[in-house]
Amino acid sequence: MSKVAVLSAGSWGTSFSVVLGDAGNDVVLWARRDEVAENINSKGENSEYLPGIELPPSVSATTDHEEALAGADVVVLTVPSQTLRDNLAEWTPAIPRDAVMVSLMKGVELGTLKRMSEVIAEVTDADPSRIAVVSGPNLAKEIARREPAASVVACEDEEVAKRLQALFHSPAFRPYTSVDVLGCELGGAYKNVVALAVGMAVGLGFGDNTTASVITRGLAETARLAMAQGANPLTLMGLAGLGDLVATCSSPLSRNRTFGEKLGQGMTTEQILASTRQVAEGAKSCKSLLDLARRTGVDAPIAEHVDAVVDGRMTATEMMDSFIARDTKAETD
Ligand SMILES: NC(=O)c1ccc[n+]([C@@H]2O[C@H](COP(=O)([O-])OP(=O)(O)OC[C@H]3O[C@@H](n4cnc5c(N)ncnc54)[C@H](O)[C@@H]3O)[C@@H](O)[C@H]2O)c1
Ligand SMILES: O=P(O)(O)OC[C@H](O)CO
Repeated sequence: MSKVAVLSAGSWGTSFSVVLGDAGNDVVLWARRDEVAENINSKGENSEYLPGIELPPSVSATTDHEEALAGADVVVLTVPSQTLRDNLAEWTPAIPRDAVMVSLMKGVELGTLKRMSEVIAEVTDADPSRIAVVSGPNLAKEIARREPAASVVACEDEEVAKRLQALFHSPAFRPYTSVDVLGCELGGAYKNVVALAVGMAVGLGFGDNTTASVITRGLAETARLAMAQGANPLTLMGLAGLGDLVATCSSPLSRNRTFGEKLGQGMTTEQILASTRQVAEGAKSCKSLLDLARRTGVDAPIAEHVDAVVDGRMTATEMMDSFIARDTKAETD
């Protein structure tokens, strides 16, 4: 049994603690708010983020990050991507020196354009063998309900990926290993931007031809950028690429797709943000991914248009019209 610290107790951190507990690990969740930690400890439930889900008895919670991190073999990080750097600055002194840090986050930092594993490496100064990523078609509510699903655990050190795979393999959750950290992270971040565009199409009342077209061109755009950065193209065809793209773009449970749907229905970004507490990473990462594509010299029309709609410089209708009116070209260009 390993001791795993999960920071923090939002939707995915709590759901992943179900996987970890069911797989036989001892889990301590760090929660920002007292009432969330109290609820988990007294009722075995996180009723704010996952009402009705019974957490395994080996899962407990605290608001004290030092207590959560003490003696941890594995540290799972699941905060909003844009706060990770500040969070780690506070947490790093308490992270055990040999613990492996696992990012569950799907975003790219604004300004620096760094992926989450890069932020972790920069702030903690850890070797790549201590930094891993989990990414795949893993909608938190379905995972918490213990519906069968697969995912990818990626680490540059394959032996570490295999060790984590064993720790994360529960009766309902099947992890595959990969050494392509970059491909997994870009697949995970980009699918959120594509899901925003798909959500807009849904919000405008369009059907499956439109959404399938956006999903497929979204995969082409993701693969272009990821391969230009050095990713393995097969990663983009796998669970952390196509798999996650399909799940997120198809599911009403997705916060990114729902965010896009509301934009398509005419709400503004500010109105949507005021209506929810939960994070829709694509609303921020569309800008960082667009900047990354520009810096890499890669054409990224979906990121460009989604960024314009999120910023209020374009409507969802104008975005769809502009997609169709773009200069025509070969599919594989
Ligand atoms: N929910 C999912 O289905 C899912 C699945 C896979 C990956 N992810 C990824 O996991 C990450 C977290 O998403 P989530 O679904 O858990 O989001 P969430 O909004 O449900 O939870 C976010 C958590 O972060 C905490 N938080 C917010 N601001 C913070 C700050 N400034 N400092 C520290 N903690 C802060 C919140 O209290 C909450 O516990 C995202 O990158 C997301 O893309 C989510
Ligand atoms: O709810 P979303 O849009 O953040 O998507 C959740 C997961 O990333 C799906 O794998």
